[in-house]
Parts: sequence; C-alpha cells; structure tokens
Amino acid sequence: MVNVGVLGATGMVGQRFIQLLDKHPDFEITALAASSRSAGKKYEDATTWYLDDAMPESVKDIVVSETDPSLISNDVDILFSSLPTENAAVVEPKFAEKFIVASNASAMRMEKDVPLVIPEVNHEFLDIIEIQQKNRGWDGFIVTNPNCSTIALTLTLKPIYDNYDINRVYVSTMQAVSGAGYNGVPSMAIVDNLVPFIGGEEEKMESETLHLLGILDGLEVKPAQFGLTASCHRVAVLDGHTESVFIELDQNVDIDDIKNDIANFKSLPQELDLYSAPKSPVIVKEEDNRPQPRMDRNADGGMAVTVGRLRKDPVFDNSFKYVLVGHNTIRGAAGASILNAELINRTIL
Ligand SMILES: NC(=O)C1=CN([C@@H]2O[C@H](COP(=O)(O)OP(=O)(O)OC[C@H]3O[C@@H](n4cnc5c(N)ncnc54)[C@H](OP(=O)(O)O)[C@@H]3O)[C@@H](O)[C@H]2O)C=CC1
Ligand SMILES: N[C@@H](CC(=O)OP(=O)(O)O)C(=O)O
Repeated sequence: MVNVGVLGATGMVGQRFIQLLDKHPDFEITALAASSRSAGKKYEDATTWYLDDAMPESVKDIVVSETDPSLISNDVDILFSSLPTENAAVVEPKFAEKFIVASNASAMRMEKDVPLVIPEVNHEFLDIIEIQQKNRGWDGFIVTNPNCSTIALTLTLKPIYDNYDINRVYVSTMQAVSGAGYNGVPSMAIVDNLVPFIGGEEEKMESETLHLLGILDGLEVKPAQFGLTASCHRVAVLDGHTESVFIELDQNVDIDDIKNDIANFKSLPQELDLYSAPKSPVIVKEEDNRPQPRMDRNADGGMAVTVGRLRKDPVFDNSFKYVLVGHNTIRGAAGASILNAELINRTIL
C-alpha cells in the first residue's frame, strides 16, 4: 500500500478524496491537513460532512494537522491537494520538496514545468516531471489536474480533435453550486435563480483546454490551435456540471462517425485497467432528454462524462452540437487527481 494524505481534507473536494480513497486497493490515507481552524482536532470533529455516504470509520480519529510539510510523516508518498488556490500557491511547492503532490488546485496548473494532465488525453505530459525536479531541485514533484468544467469538455473533444480539424468551439456551462465550495454561493443568491458569472472560469476553460490538447515539443507544451470561447453560469444544481457545446470543423461531418469516435474512445487508463478509470471515458446517450445532472453525474462512479443530443447543426456548415454532464467534484476534481496518482504509481514509482 502507498501511504497518502489529503491537504484541504475538511472541504468539499477533500471529502470526495476521502470517500474515493476509502477502500482503495493501492492507497491508504494516513495524514489529513487543513487550516488552523481544524488543526489539532479529530477529523470527525473538524468536519461538517456533506456527502450522502457516511464518513469512513478509518479517518474519523485521524488528527488533522496544519499544512506544514514538517508535520507530515516521511512515510507518506503522495499528498492530494484540495487547498484554496491562494494557499496552494504557497504550500504545494514546499510539500513538493519531498512529497509527490497531486493537486486539484489551479495555482500551479499553467507553470511551464508542471504537468497538467488528464490521463486519457495527455498522459505523455508526465515527462515534464523530469524537468521540474531538475529546475527546482525537488525530490518530490507536483502534478495537476484541470478545472472541473475543462476536464469534462476536453474528454469529449479529444476523440474529435484526434480525427478532424476543429475550426472553433463555443461552450456554455451550467455549473453546480458544489463547484464553489460549501460556503461559496449563498442560498439567497441561487435558489429560484441563475448567476451568469464565475470568476476566472471562462479564462481557465479557454486556456487549459488548448494546453491539454497540445503537443509536447521537447519538454515544452505547444497548445492546440483552434478558437475556443466559453460562457460560464452557476445554476441551482448540487453536483454535476452541464455544458452545451457547439463545434465547427474544417470539413463536412457525418454525425454517426463522430458519435462512433466519441463512444469508442479509450486510452491508457483503460488499457492499464487503472482502479478509478471508467470503462469508457465518455458515454453517448440517444434519448432526447439526456444527459441530466441528477441522472448522469454518477455514471461509472462519477468518472465518466455523458454526452447526449449529439446532432448536426441545421444552420451552420460543417458544424454539430451536443450537451454533456460531468461530475464536478469526482471526475472534475478528486477523482481526477486520484486517477493521475494511479497512473504515476503504475508508470513512474
Ligand atoms: N468544488 C469543486 O468542484 C472544485 C474545486 N476545485 C478546487 O479545489 C480546491 C478546494 O475546493 P473546495 O473543496 O470546494 O473548497 P472548500 O472551501 O470546501 O475547502 C477548502 C479546504 O481548504 C482548507 N483551507 C482553507 N484555508 C486554508 C488555509 N489558509 N490553510 C490551509 N488550509 C486551508 C479548508 O480547511 P478548514 O475546513 O479548516 O477551513 C478546507 O479543508 C480549490 O482550489 C478549488 O478551486 C477544483 C475543481 C472543482
Ligand atoms: N470554478 C469551479 C470549481 C473550481 O474551483 O475550479 P478551479 O479548480 O479551476 O479553481 C466551479 O465553480 O465550478
């Protein structure tokens, strides 16, 4: 077993880490850290548990520490980070001096020597670790996963991008409240309402997606070259981000070919049969009323993205559109970091 810890363990994503790591065949939680508000308390006393499944017995008595590397035992190998971005920027590099940090925070994602990875899309970016350790003189390293909306979108774009020339992509999101954390959106702001702004989200979707679909030139990422514009909105859904996607290709499209490309998409995590890998990263639904967050967010344990309403655009040439749903705190956050760590554990450690 590999000993692992969670930084930001009491938060919304931290709780998902704990839920998904409970009974993991290769990883065992031995350390939990959060802010000074929680430090020194047993995890069950420090945490307002939000998930439907009960808090795992195995973590209840672990005493939460502050996010200081000297407080974490040297026999921990991997630290999953779900710290707020501003804390992650300061703390994650300190942990990476001696630990592997699988981070879900955005702080380090676009650093040149930090791999931003979705295992099904760009597992080869893990080669960047070598240059990170050399540049920074660290014994450990940091690997990051993308923003939650970006992960779901990019998993659906990858099989299209691999087979056709994309001219442009428009995406409009309807994002769950859990994406903003437990105290993120007041109920008075969201019940009976929609908020048409999520700070930084559009920029992250626009830059991270092209980066992920880019190529490694030496050890430098050259982003994909097509136009992508996003409009992001918060809706009164607890978990599960929905996205409406419009794509124009450089050529005429046979919508059935595209459907087959998406539905048959598989990659390294499926070949290696990694524990958290979904059988198919993207599930295609035929029903007119799918996907829906309540019905589709938990597809394959929340690790598969569901696409529906895939249809040719009747107005614009060479164009088609679809709707997707992905679980924002599983595939879009904790599950994504865990899959990265499983790939590292299998291929690097
Ligand atoms: N929610 C989502 O869908 C997604 C979230 N993310 C990212 O994951 C990270 C966590 O998000 P989320 O779980 O929603 O946030 P929460 O606010 O629910 O949790 C934040 C966690 O960080 C801890 N923390 C807060 N301040 C400090 C500090 N100064 N020092 C140390 N620890 C601190 C909190 O501890 P305490 O309880 O003690 O205050 C808590 O454990 C963020 O970077 C977010 O952007 C990424 C993708 C999706
Ligand atoms: N901003 C996302 C969640 C998030 O925290 O994203 P990021 O990991 O890029 O900071 C949402 O509100 O749904």
